[in-house]
Formats: sequence, C-alpha cells, structure tokens
Amino acid sequence: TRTSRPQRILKAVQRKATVGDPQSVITAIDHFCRHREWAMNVGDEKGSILDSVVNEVSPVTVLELGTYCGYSTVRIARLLPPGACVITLEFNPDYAAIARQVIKWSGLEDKVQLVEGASGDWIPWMKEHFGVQAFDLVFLDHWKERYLPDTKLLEECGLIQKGTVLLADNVICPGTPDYLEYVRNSPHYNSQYYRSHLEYTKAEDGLEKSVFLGY
Ligand SMILES: O=C(CSCCNC(=O)c1cc(-c2ccc(F)cc2)cc(O)c1O)c1ccc(O)c(O)c1
Ligand SMILES: [Mg+2]
Repeated sequence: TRTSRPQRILKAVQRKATVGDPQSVITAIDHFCRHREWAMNVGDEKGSILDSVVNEVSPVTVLELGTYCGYSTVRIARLLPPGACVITLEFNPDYAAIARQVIKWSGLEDKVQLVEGASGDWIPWMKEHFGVQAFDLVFLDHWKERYLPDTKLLEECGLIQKGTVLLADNVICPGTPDYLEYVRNSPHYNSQYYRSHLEYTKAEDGLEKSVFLGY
C-alpha cells in the first residue's frame, strides 16, 4: 500500500478530530484502530488505567519510552497542569514524524518534548540536556526487551528516585518476563498488576505499576 499505517492514522485524525481538542484526537484514533486497522496504541481500555495513574501521580515530569503515533503522549499530556511536561523518546523517524503532527493537532505541543533516538543513548543525557532531576512517572511502551535494561539505566543515572512510578504496557502481550520478574522481586519496588486486554482485542494484556521505594 502506498501510505503507511501511521500515515493512515494521521489522516483519520485530520478527518475526524478537531484541532486543539485532545479528546477528539484520542477518539478518532481509537475508532480507526477498532473499526478500520489495528495498531499498537495503548488503546481506550488500558488508556483509562493510564489516565487514572497519571491523575493519581499528578506528575511534573513524565518520561515516555516509545511514542509511536503519539496516542499515549496525547493521553498523558492532556491531563498535565501548566508547567508539567512529557518527554517522549521514539527510535523510528517515520513514527516520530507522524507523532509530531498528531501532538500538534491536539494542541499539546507546549507540554511535549519529542526526542528521536534510542532510549539507551538518550537516557544518560536526560539530566544535562533537559535539566531533569528525576522523573515522577515513566511510561514504558517501547521495545519489550528494552524495558529491563532501560529501567536499570534510569536507576544508574539517578533519574528514578523514591516515589517515582513506573507504568509498563504489554507485560503479558507481547510480554516482558524479565522486567516483570525484576520489579516484582526487587525490595526497592512495590508492584501491582492492572489486568486488561490487548488494545482493541479480547486477548489478555495488562499494565504493571511499580513504585520505587528508595534505596
Ligand atoms: O516496533 C518497533 C519497536 S517500538 C514499538 C514497541 N511496541 C510494541 O512493539 C508493541 C507491540 C504490540 C503487539 C504487536 C503484535 C501483536 F500480535 C500483539 C501486540 C502491542 C503493543 O502495545 C506494543 O507497544 C520498532 C522500532 C523501531 C523501528 O525502526 C521499527 O521498524 C519498529
Ligand atoms: Mg504498547
């Protein structure tokens, strides 16, 4: 097909959503992915759990690993008060290009810093480059085998401090067994599983919320 799936998602947003209205962007993407083409957005069911965690944490600085088309970036940013922001990392330049336009359409660009590159390369530079002390919330939704190494890297870089909340997507499907084992058995995390479904399907999936307890 001539266009890519992310391009078709952007087109659905431009056709169905209102500029400056983040909820209409979320609704347009969910409708397209449920009725036209499945895509790996966190989706509406797990998205509601994400919303409740964001509201509970009321974070000032959020790190999102894995932007894709910006769906969860918009979900998070729409709940942030003035002065709070989400830094979102995306490895794939084509995904990043679409996400920038989706975020712009939602009118939330002032609350979002989209960074193109590999999480492993960028995490060590977060403090220096963005003036971040520590993240209040980290949403993991990138390569599943990078969840554990990047969590350890965030710890080593002092970007996870007492009270930081990690929220991980896809801990069942596709699955992140080594990450789950780590956060569930570590004395430094208090972990809980939110059972749900793989976006737009009946398959089981869920989010794991892990609070860092300090050293
Ligand atoms: O795709 C990637 C890796 S980043 C996206 C991570 N997310 C997922 O993989 C992901 C996958 C699924 C899922 C997929 C198929 C199933 F049958 C079931 C579940 C669901 C999710 O919610 C996800 O978040 C990438 C990166 C750089 C590149 O250059 C590139 O070509 C591709
Ligand atoms: Mg996901």
